[in-house]
Amino acid sequence: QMVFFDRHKVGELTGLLTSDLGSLKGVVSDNISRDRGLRAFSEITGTLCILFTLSTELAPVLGLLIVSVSVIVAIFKRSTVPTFKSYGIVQAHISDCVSETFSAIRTVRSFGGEKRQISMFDNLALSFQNSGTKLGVLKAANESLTRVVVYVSLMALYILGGSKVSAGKLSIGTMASFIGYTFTLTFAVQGAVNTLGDLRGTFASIERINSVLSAKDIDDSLAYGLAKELDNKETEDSNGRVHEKGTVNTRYMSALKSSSSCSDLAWSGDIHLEDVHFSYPLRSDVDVLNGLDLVIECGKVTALVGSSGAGKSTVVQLLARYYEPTQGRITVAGEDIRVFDKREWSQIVSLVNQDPVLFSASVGENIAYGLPDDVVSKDEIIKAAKAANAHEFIISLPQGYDTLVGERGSLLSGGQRQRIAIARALLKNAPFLILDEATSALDTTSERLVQEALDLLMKGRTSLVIAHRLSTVQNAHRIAVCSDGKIMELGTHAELVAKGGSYAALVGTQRLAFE
Ligand SMILES: Nc1ncnc2c1ncn2[C@@H]1O[C@H](COP(=O)(O)OP(=O)(O)OP(=O)(O)O)[C@@H](O)[C@H]1O
Repeated sequence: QMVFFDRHKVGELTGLLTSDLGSLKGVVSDNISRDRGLRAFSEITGTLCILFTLSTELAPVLGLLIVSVSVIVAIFKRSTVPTFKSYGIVQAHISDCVSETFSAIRTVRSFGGEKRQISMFDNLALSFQNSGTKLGVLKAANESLTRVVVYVSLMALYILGGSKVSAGKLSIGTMASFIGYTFTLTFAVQGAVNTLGDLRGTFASIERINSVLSAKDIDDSLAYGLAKELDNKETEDSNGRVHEKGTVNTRYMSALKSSSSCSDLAWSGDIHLEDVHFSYPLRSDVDVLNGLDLVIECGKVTALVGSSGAGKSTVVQLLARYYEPTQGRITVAGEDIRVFDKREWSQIVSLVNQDPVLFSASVGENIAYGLPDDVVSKDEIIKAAKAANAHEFIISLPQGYDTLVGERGSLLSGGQRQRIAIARALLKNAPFLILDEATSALDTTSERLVQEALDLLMKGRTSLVIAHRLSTVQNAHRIAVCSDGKIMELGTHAELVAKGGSYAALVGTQRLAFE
């Protein structure tokens, strides 16, 4: 699910999950494995039965005790939820800060950022301490209040019971047993209150874990948009109809089409971004795409160029469905891509970018990543590697295809990682290919090897190429120039140069690369 979140949210969510699972584990082990909660509740029931059997006359005192404690528990429940939540969030930020620092340790080192990271950690640790103290104070206040109520009730019991004993209405023996059992009840109620307090925190954790794991929440806006469009198609007068959340999701699910039709359409039809508007969730007031319209022709190469910040990578993210357009739609052979499940869509798209991520596994496993083991044979992996110009360097590695590539592929060079990513894309055999600055980080020799492999990969596939260096896209069937979130110019290299517009100006600034 993580891939569908805003990039900046992923770290936070990972941290949240870690801390939430920790809190869940604590409560389960305290209350279930060591039966603290269960024991408290059975003790309460048992002692109440005994007390009522001993004397129904003293029942009003017990009634007062139970009502008061219940009111305190209810108030406590309400007041601690935000504190539990903020405690969990600060805990998550700490683990986020630590994992971010260590995963970018080389950058931290090279910029001398240790002090900054340490002070960031110190500040977070301080807020963690503060929110922990606040939580502790709340817990202590609750416990003291409960005890006050219990002892006030005991006092009332002594006064009421004492007066009954002196009036001869109650025997001393019954009164003594009554007091003894009231103490047992006191401790049992205390245990139950603590368990309820812990459960509040656990419910807050479960809520957050569920929101991460449930696809329903993530796709709500998308489901609503799609269901609304389906409604508009079905009936003229359906505007403004309000759907229950569940109904929308059911309609959305039933509108989903199968992966085979998705694949067939993508092999045979154009991909069209129709009047697409988009703003990122964390900056919803800024329109990054502003009515962008672009046809990516089936089986051909379309290049998307433009100055930095024009919105090219945003188009890639929408096409990969990491985000959904805020307005407008993307279609494949005229079919809205939202009718395909995101997982089905991911089978249609191969994305190769500047810095492909490899997993800490063998070269062979990385090439076959995402495909079931029984579908891919060693021969096919070697064939894909050969086509990607990767076979030669792979067999020169110490264990050939079984060589481990290290964390994120750190034991390989950029060009080698790139060629493994291309072999992976070849093996995946998806109809739609996106190359996002795929060769920009390579030296000339590596670039030639990678470019050859890419040319082979693009053959017969619908391809979108993003590049800053215009010399790498001049042979594309069509070049689209993106500016301010729109397509400003469209045509072949020769047509656009002859037009003398912004593309021609960009070519002018990069003239050396063409010569
Ligand atoms: N996750 C994000 N949240 C908020 N704004 C973002 C996010 N990612 C990008 N932006 C903003 O969206 C705009 C377009 O960015 P985008 O990365 O699509 O441009 P680009 O054309 O690919 O640039 P470049 O060629 O430099 O990679 C920029 O102004 C950028 O600041």
